[in-house]
This record gives sequence, structure tokens and C-alpha cells, in this order.
Amino acid sequence: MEGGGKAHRRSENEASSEALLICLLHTRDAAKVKNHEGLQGNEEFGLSRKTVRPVVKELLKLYEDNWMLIEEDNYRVLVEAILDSEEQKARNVVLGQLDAWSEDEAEENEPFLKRPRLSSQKNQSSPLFHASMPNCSNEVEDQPHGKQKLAEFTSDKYQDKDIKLKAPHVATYCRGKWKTNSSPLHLIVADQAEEYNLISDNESDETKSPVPFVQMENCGDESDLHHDFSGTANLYDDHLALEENVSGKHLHEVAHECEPLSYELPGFEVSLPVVPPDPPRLLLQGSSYENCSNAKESCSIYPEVIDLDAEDICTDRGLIPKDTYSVGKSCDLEGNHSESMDYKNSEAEKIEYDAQDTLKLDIASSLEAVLKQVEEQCLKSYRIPQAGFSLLGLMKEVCECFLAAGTTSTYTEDVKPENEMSSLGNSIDPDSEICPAEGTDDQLNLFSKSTISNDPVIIRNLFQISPQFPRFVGSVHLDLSRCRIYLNMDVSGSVKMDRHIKELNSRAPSSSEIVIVQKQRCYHYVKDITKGQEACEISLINEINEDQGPTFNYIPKNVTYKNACVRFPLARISEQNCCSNCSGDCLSLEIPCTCGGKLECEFAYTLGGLVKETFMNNFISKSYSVQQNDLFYCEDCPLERSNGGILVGKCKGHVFMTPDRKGWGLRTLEDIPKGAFICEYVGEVVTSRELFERNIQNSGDKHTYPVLLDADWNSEGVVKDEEALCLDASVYGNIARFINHRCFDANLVGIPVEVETPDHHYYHLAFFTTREVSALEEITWDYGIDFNDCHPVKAFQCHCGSKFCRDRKSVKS
Ligand SMILES: C[S@@+](CC[C@H](N)C(=O)[O-])C[C@H]1O[C@@H](n2cnc3c(N)ncnc32)[C@H](O)[C@@H]1O
Repeated sequence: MEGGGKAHRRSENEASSEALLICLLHTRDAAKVKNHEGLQGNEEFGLSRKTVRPVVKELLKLYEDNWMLIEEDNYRVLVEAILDSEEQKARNVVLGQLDAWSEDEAEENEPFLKRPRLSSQKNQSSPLFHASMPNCSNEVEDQPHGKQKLAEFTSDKYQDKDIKLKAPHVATYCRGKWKTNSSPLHLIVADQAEEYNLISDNESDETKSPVPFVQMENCGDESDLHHDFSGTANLYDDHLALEENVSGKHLHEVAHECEPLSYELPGFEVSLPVVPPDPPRLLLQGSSYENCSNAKESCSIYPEVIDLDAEDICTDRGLIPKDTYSVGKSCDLEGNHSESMDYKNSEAEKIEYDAQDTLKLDIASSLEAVLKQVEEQCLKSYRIPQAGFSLLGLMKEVCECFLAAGTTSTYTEDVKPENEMSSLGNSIDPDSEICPAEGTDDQLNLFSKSTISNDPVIIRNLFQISPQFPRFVGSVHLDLSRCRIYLNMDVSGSVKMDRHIKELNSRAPSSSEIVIVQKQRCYHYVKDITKGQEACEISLINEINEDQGPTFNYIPKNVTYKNACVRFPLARISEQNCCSNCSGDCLSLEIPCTCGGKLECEFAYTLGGLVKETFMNNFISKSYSVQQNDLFYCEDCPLERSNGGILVGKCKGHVFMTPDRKGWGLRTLEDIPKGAFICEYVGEVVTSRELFERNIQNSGDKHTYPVLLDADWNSEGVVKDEEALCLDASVYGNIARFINHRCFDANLVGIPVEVETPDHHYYHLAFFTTREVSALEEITWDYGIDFNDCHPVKAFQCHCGSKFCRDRKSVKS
């Protein structure tokens, strides 16, 4: 029944539409069109029902019988579709190459390859950015633009009540003795659920900016990844897979998503079905690494060269890609790459593109005819005086404009390349190598070194400037068909162009080539080193060398190794220091609970969850004595919350390879206020004896700087060394194991915090910021090492860079 009803509606719509169209052609007045009764059969404009009907039919099919979409903008869609259809018919006659195409076929195929740009869309960026992932477009609508999964360190949602803080018992082992370290420790934590927007607010405006990142993120399965890397195919798909894309969308959305690149230059529309897929579907970026990581744990994120070589593109049916054409690469844990994108497996497969030989226009063999045709159309459509007009000349001009724009990063209003990049935490090295081109000819190098700006060019802007760019199939003076454009995809997934376009002497002239090459500097990226064990993802990135990260096992919480005794008799704990009502929000109580009493009715945390400044300052400056400190515990401190997964958020810090010989380090991607909880130092709880044995086994090769927990500090006697508890994060640990040392002026302090009930009474080491920390700043803590003392474990040479550096050797060198 439903089907019948639908058919009925369609029929009605068709009839109405024909009438409306005819009326529209006559009046060009939507108001009059509204009242269209009795207009059926009007053929005043020579448009027969036969002409109109199939177009209307297709439009209705395309818009799922949503007549409103067709009706919008004074039926412009319909009019354009019919005109296109008629034009196509005319072209077919001129070319004499479309004999096999029946009129109906032409009507069916052509109108939907060219989407009318509504006047309101004139200033919009290329809709291709919206359409890069046909199979994902529906999801995109619901996603925030360019949101990156990063986390937040601040904790303004904390409603912590009392926390129980103890004196720091971080210690180092020296001369067979543990030294309690009065220097702070530190560490990192991520929490909360504020998403990080990779693009500016402006950019997230749909009308101004593409949504490359979003789209890819939303398509996070493996196949999507492949799409990412094979952007060319995607782009092509976007044009051709119109019908697959437009399900039930508003016309504006549909047009925005599906409009072909060739819109501005009408001549290109002819070659839409046969032009090679638009290469830099830059949308592959953002997502590429995301998806790559989704599929695998880590990867080298860059695709292999995508070379749209003539041999790859031209087939016996014209410029149709071979099966192997799209060459997105995926990678496995070892960074091995494998071909991941098979054109045949792409969305384009759905398109009647190369499947049934329906396209018989052999443009490869008649490029001149096509150009001629396009020129004619340009002349006709734009009333260009014929003398001197040349399509290739026009293309050249566009291309040169693009190239010129590419030398500055200020060619679009909404481009903020540096900001974008820095917000990603990816430093853009001005000295980074430009990928060498084959057949380099300095004379043909469009960008001399001196004119190359250091600013990255975000590729999407390229499309904003010249949506037709990938479609250049020839040139007059500058042989664009032989140019390669080198694109780099940075670790954030953004594609940057190296503004390095060179003509290739060695290449056959009939191909457009877009080459995506991996930057020579090796990047390594792991999306989430926690493997999903934390509430937020914590990525690892190496922009410095090929090190792919240490081998260790991520654990979100301490684990107890063998003999470590973490269960202490309750009798050892001063009960009056424990608050039985601590499970609630102590901070909100009018009369502070017992927990606060021990801190002179001062709670350690602000309502925002930061460690209070007074407490912090006291803590840092105080000379701690174990026995002077009371035992506290609290179930609602930031640390506990993070352990309980309450602080669900997206990590806003990551592990990175330091450039200054410290190995891996940890840095924030956001500004962090003073007193913010960063993370806990997590590792294996071992006894000092066990640790000693480990060090022996490691033959002193490994630098292990364990934290001495020394939990039994409330007992009367002195804790024996062999029973003292330590945290060893060398094999099992969390992100804190990546925090490097800095002498004295580190930006973190480690504060012992008790978060468990007394029968699990050892403290946790929580790291808090000692000052405001800026985005991209490395997070450090003072290990408390006496570099000039002998140490059972081979000490590293300190490269902390602090003017207070205690390592004399380092200071000298
Ligand atoms: C807890 S790990 C920190 C993460 C470490 N950088 C890595 O790559 O895994 C401590 C080790 O980092 C290195 N390190 C930390 N701070 C350093 C500094 N200021 N100068 C030189 N090396 C440092 C030392 O090798 C030390 O043994």
C-alpha cells in the first residue's frame, strides 16, 4: 500500500511539476507558479512533456519525492536540470560521439552531474568538502565540525570535598638508602569531556568551511580509512555518486555536498563522468590518522605516493581509473603499509561509471573536441567575445592564481594555518624539507625557495580558491598536465601542500598528477597509548625521529607486585583522621567535616577542583617530615574521580618525542591553570628489595627512577628498606612514566594523596600544576635527583634546560 501511495504521489508531482515548470519558464515568477492549476499542457516554450517528464521524474527520485526541494528557489533546480538536459543533447549532436546515448539516457545522466548553485551558495566553499565521504555524509550532519578528541586537564567540574593529602614521600635511592625527596614530583591527567575544536569557530561555520575532519572522524572504520587515503577516488565518487548521497536531504545540503568541482567553469561539466577522480580529497586528512588508528593501534600516518599517472587513469574507456587506481595505504602496528583502497570497493562502484560501459565518450581520444566544446559553451554561457578566448588559457590563469595564492597563507580570510597547526600540537618546522621532485628543473619551479612561506597551506583552501584545480587536464604555457603537487599530511591529519609544484620532464604530458608524498621527516603516531583503558585517549607522536615508542604495558591503576604489602592493619591508622561522611561533597558542608579539620578547616581543593594556592605553596615550601603528616583519605578527590572513570574526557595532552635529548616527554595541548590535577603516577607497587633485584637484572642499563611510597609512615618504627613500597613504572605504568625531569622549576608537583580506605593504605602520587602551563609546554617534574651524587642506577645527563639545573656536567657542556 505504501508503495502504491508513493507512486501515486510521484505521478501527481510529476504532473504538477511539468505544469509548474512551463509556467516558470514563462513567467520566471515563483509567485505565479504557485497557482499552477490549469497550466498543464502549456508548451509555449517549446518544451514538450516528453522533455520535461524524465527530468522531473529524476529530480523527484533524487529528492525522494520531496517536491519542496524542487520548488525552492523558483524551481531553479528543475529549470537548470532541463536546460542541462537540453544542452547535453545539443552537445551530443555536435560531438557526434554519443550516438549510443538515447535521449532518455542523456536526460538521466546529465542533469544530476551538475548541480545548480543557488545564489545563496555563491560564496560558499567548495561543497566537496562536505561530500568527501559519501557513505558518511549522513553522519556528518550530527557531528561537531573538526572536533578533535583531546582532553582537558582542568577540572572545573570537580566538586571535591576534603581530600587527604600527605607529605610527599617521593624518594630516590642513593648509597643504599632511600632519600625522601622534598622536591615535588609531578604528572599529568586528563579528564573531562570538553572537545577540542581543531578549527576555528568561523571555520566550523558550514557555509564557510569544509568539514574534512569531521567527516573522516565520523567514518571511523577501516574502510573509511582507506577512503581517506584515496581521496581522489572519494572526490570522484562525490561527483558521481550523487544519487547515493542525496537521500532525503534538503536541497541546499544536497547541492552543497554534491556539487561538482567544475561548477564555476561550466566547460568542465562535460568531462565530469570521465575526468579522473579529483585527487586531493583533502578531507582525507583529519580523519586519516584517526581512522588509521581506529583500525590499528599505531601507524605511520602518511599514505604512499598517490600518483595519478596517465597510465593509471586512462583506460580504454577514457579517463577512467583502473581498479588499482586509488591507492590509500593503511598501516599496521609495525608501520607496514598495505594497499587499502580498492577503487572497486569504493562508493564509486555503485555509480554506473565503469561497470556497464554506459559512458562511451572517449575523451582521451578527443580531448581537443572536448575543449572545443567547452569553449563553445563558455562563449555561449558567459557571452565571452570569441576572439582570443581559450579554455586552456583560462585554466592556466586559474592555476596561476592558485599558485600565487599558494605562496602566501593569507589568501583566504578564514585561513589560520598556524593556529590550526599549533592547536593540534604539531609544530611546523620552518626548515622542514620540501619533498624533492623528480625531474626537478629550477626554471620551472614555480616557487623559489625565497618565495616559499613557512606557513602551512591547508589544502582545503586550495579548493576554495580553485575548486577546479584537480581537473586541469592540460595547459598552454605552463604544462599543468605535467605538474605534480606535493602534499604532506601532518600528524594531525591535515594535509599541507608544500607549495612545490614542478613540472616533470620525464612524464607523459597527458596526465594530471597529484602526488601525496610522505614528508621526509619520519612521523610516528599512535592514537591512544592507553588502548582504551582511560576515559580519554592519549596519543603519542614522534616528529623528531623514527623511534616508535617504548615497550611498556599501559595500566590505568597501580598493580601490586608479589611481596608488596599494601594492606595495613587499621590499627595503624589514626581513626580520628578519617571522616565517615566523606563520600559526599565535603566541600559543600557548612561545617567542614573532620577531614578538613586536620587541614585547619582548609580544604586542599577549591570548588573548581584545583589545589588551593595556599596549600600548594605550603606544600612546596614545607620541609616534610613523615611523622608530622596526618593520614587522610577521600573518595572524591580528582584522583579518585579519574580512577573511577568519572572524569570522562578527551585527553588534551600527549606523549611526544622531545627535541632536546630527553627521549619521550609529555606535553599539554591546552593551557592549564595552576593547581590542576594532571595525573597519577601509576606503576607496579614493589618493595625496595624487589626493585633492587630488578635493577640488578637490568644490569643498570635501564634508568629506573621509582617513587618511594613508604606507606607505613604512621607506624612507630622505621620502615625497613626491604619493605618500603615503591612504584616502578618502567614496565607497567601510565602516562606519568613519560614525564621528564626538570631541576627546581618544573611545572608539576607530586602530592601524595590517599584516595582509598584505610585498609588499602598507601598513598597515591598525584601530580598538580605548580603554575599556569601553556599549551604545548612540556610537563615536567623534579625527580629530586642529586646528579652529583653517586647513584646505584646509572644517572642520565640532565638536559632539562633549567637555569637551576643541578647537573654540573650538563651545565658545563
Ligand atoms: C621517567 S622516564 C621519562 C620518559 C623518558 N624520557 C622516555 O623516553 O621514556 C625518565 C628518563 O627520561 C630521561 N630524562 C628525563 N628527564 C631528563 C632530563 N632532564 N634530561 C635528560 N634525560 C632525561 C632519562 O633517560 C630518564 O631516565
